[in-house]
Parts: sequence; structure tokens; C-alpha cells
Amino acid sequence: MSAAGQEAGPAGHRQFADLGDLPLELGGVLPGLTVAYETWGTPAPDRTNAVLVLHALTGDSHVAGPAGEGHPTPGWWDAVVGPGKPLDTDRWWVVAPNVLGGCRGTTGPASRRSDGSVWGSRFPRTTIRDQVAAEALLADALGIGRWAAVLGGSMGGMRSLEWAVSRPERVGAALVLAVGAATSADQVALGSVQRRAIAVDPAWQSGDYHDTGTRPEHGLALARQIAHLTYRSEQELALRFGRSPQGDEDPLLGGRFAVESYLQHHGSKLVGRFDAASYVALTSAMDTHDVGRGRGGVARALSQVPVPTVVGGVDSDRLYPLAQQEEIARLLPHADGLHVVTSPYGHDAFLIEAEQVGRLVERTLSHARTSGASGRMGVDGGQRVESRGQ
Ligand SMILES: CC(=O)SCCNC(=O)CCNC(=O)[C@H](O)C(C)(C)COP(=O)(O)OP(=O)(O)OC[C@H]1O[C@@H](n2cnc3c(N)ncnc32)[C@H](O)[C@@H]1OP(=O)(O)O
Ligand SMILES: N[C@@H](CCO)C(=O)O
Repeated sequence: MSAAGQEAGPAGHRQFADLGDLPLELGGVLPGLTVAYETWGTPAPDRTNAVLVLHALTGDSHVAGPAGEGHPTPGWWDAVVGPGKPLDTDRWWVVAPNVLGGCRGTTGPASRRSDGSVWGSRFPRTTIRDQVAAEALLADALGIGRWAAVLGGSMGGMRSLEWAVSRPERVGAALVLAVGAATSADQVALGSVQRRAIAVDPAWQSGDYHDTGTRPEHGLALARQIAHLTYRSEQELALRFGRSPQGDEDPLLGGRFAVESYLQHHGSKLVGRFDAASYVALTSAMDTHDVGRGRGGVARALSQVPVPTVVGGVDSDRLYPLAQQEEIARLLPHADGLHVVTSPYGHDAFLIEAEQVGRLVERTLSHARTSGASGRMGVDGGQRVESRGQ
């Protein structure tokens, strides 16, 4: 039996749904699943104005609003979601869950089992498909038969695409940003090196450190530094930092360059707000992302998707290069071409370039099917844009 709040809480107020057993793609069941989520706006009586927003690797349910209890960072799409913003919460009911395996309220490796012990290394191996299955249980509990739209970038884009492939009848429109249909060798390699950085930290203790009083902070910080480098572009780093030293440090005398200090800052910041075992669980799930697995391959899986989809990428993204989004846009029969976000910031542009990303959100919502919608809802006129890679 599942239990979840049925009505909107205060905007951005974190709620928890107890969803029972989650059958897993690789076999077995995760018992006692809890999903943390936040909502903004007001649900239509039939829930047809519900929009699912899915965060990336180290994000959480806090899409909009200032930092606060349970969410140490301000909303990661604060400029995109809110009254009068591209995802207008005067009109849409926005639901954002923390991902399965995460560390911000949803069951993950740092959660306690029913006997009081921490999952740690016993947390089962989970996949992007399991993450979506958990979100589907949340939708059931909230009485949402079909999302007007499902939106996500990076790991959130993996889930958005997986929703469209595996549950097209529940998705009115989808936004898939800055991601591929299957994780590439380059991405697996980068993920594996990050996990290795965590595993070689003596405090890792095979993932069973949560009750020891120490945490693999050095390993997680190093993993984040490696990752952050892939989230930004060579061009941005050159322009921002060049070869400047950090403050009055002298690299010729063993001091740091400014870019080193910048990376270290991002490493330390993540350690303050994220669990290393979640990082391992989520990057492992990302590495096995392949919408074609067991479905006859990527091309076949995508060719069956009837969902109107907006596919976007960032021209300077060196982690999820545009060719991957071009492939998705070409293979999805109802994608309206490839939308390119122009930015010097690299992969993180899906979090930074709010104006351009906001336009893609509006475009996705214009595709959202509104049959059976309440009187408050309507459909904006969408404009076709030039498509690439077709
Ligand atoms: C959906 C999701 O992914 S949610 C999670 C997103 N949020 C995060 O991952 C938090 C980590 N941050 C980031 O990933 C990115 O910073 C973004 C995308 C959120 C924001 O990007 P930007 O606004 O361009 O921030 P930027 O990368 O320049 O970092 C700014 C920080 O670097 C610090 N910094 C800049 N130069 C230096 C330097 N030489 N030495 C040390 N620190 C430096 C700044 O002081 C600032 O610190 P603060 O964040 O503690 O205030
Ligand atoms: N900054 C993003 C990048 C991954 O998409 C995150 O930490 O989730």
C-alpha cells in the first residue's frame, strides 16, 4: 500500500511518499521505497496539468526557491520554474522527486533499512529504468495517470527519454537535454575513474562507512573534480582562468593555478552536501543507461516512441557531445529536430543558460497533449525550428 500527499503542499516544501516494494530490472525487490518530492503550483482535479521535472546526478527535488531544510543548494532551475516563468506554476503543477539511489530523502545507500542498519554496500544495483519505475510509483500514488510533460537534462534527460520509451501512454511531451540514448565508452570511462577515486579512499570501506564516523571525502572530492572538468568547456576555462595563479600563489614555486583552486572548491562543496555511495550508485546507473537494451537496440526502441519530444544539446558540451542528441532527434519519429543551446559553459549550460533552456521548456509544453485537461490549461502555438542531423 502506498501513501503520498494528494494535494499541493507549500511551494518547494519537501514531502515523502512511502511506496512499498520496488521490483528491480536486474532482479529482486527494493523493500520500503520512500521517494522525497516537492511540488509547485496547483493540481487540476484530474491532474492533467502535472509536469515531471527530473534532476541530474547531484541535483535533488529542489528545482526552485532558496536553499533550506533538506536542500542545501538553491533551486537548480529557479529561473525556469515559477509564476510567469517558462514552466509557469500558475498553470502547471510541477512535481520533482529526488532520484532512486539519491541522498536527499529518497531511498539510497545512505538510507536505513527496516532493521535500523544502513543499506551501504547492500544497496542493490539499480538502473535508470528502476529510477523511472520508482517515479511511476510516485505518479500512481499522486493520482497522475499521465504527465502533461516530462523534462530533464543529463541524468534527468536519461529518465525523461526512458519515460517516453517505456511508458509513452503516460507522457504528453518530453524534453531530453544534453544526454545520449546510450552511455558511450568515453562516458563510461569517465564514470569508472570517478568511482575508482572514491574506492581507493581508505574511508570508503567497500561502501560501509556510514556508521564509522568517517566518510571518503577525499575520494568524493576528487571524483567531483574530474567530473566538473567535463561539465565545463576548455574555452570557458581558458577565458576565465587562463594561466593565472591563485591569488598570490606562485605555480613555479609549487603554488596553485586559479583553475586548480576552482576545481578544488567544487570538490569540497560537493563533499559537504552529497553521499559518496549515492555518487557510486548513480554513476553506475548512468553507465548502464541504454534505452535499446532488450528492445532490439537504440534505433528500434526510439522508432516506436509516439511522444512529441524536444531534444536539445549544448554546442560546447564535451561530455555529452551534440552528435548524441542528433542521433536521438533523428531516430525519434516525433522529435522536432535538434535544438542547440549556444554557450561557452559546456555541459552545465543546461543549468546555466536559463533563457535558452526556458525556450525549450516552453516549446515542450506547447507539444503537451491537453485532451481532458482542465479549463485552466491551453496549448501555446509552437514554432518549428530548423532541424539538424536528419
Ligand atoms: C540538476 C543538477 O545538476 S543540480 C546540481 C547543480 N548544482 C551543482 O552541481 C552545484 C555545483 N555547481 C555547479 O555545478 C555549477 O557551479 C553550476 C552549474 C550550478 C553553476 O555554475 P556557475 O554559476 O557558472 O558557477 P561556477 O562553476 O563558476 O562556480 C562558482 C563558484 O566557484 C568559486 N570559484 C570561482 N573561482 C574560484 C577560484 N579561483 N578558486 C576557488 N573558488 C573559485 C566561486 O567563488 C563560486 O563559489 P560558490 O559556488 O561557493 O559561491
Ligand atoms: N552539475 C551537474 C552536472 C551533471 O549533469 C550535476 O552535478 O548534476
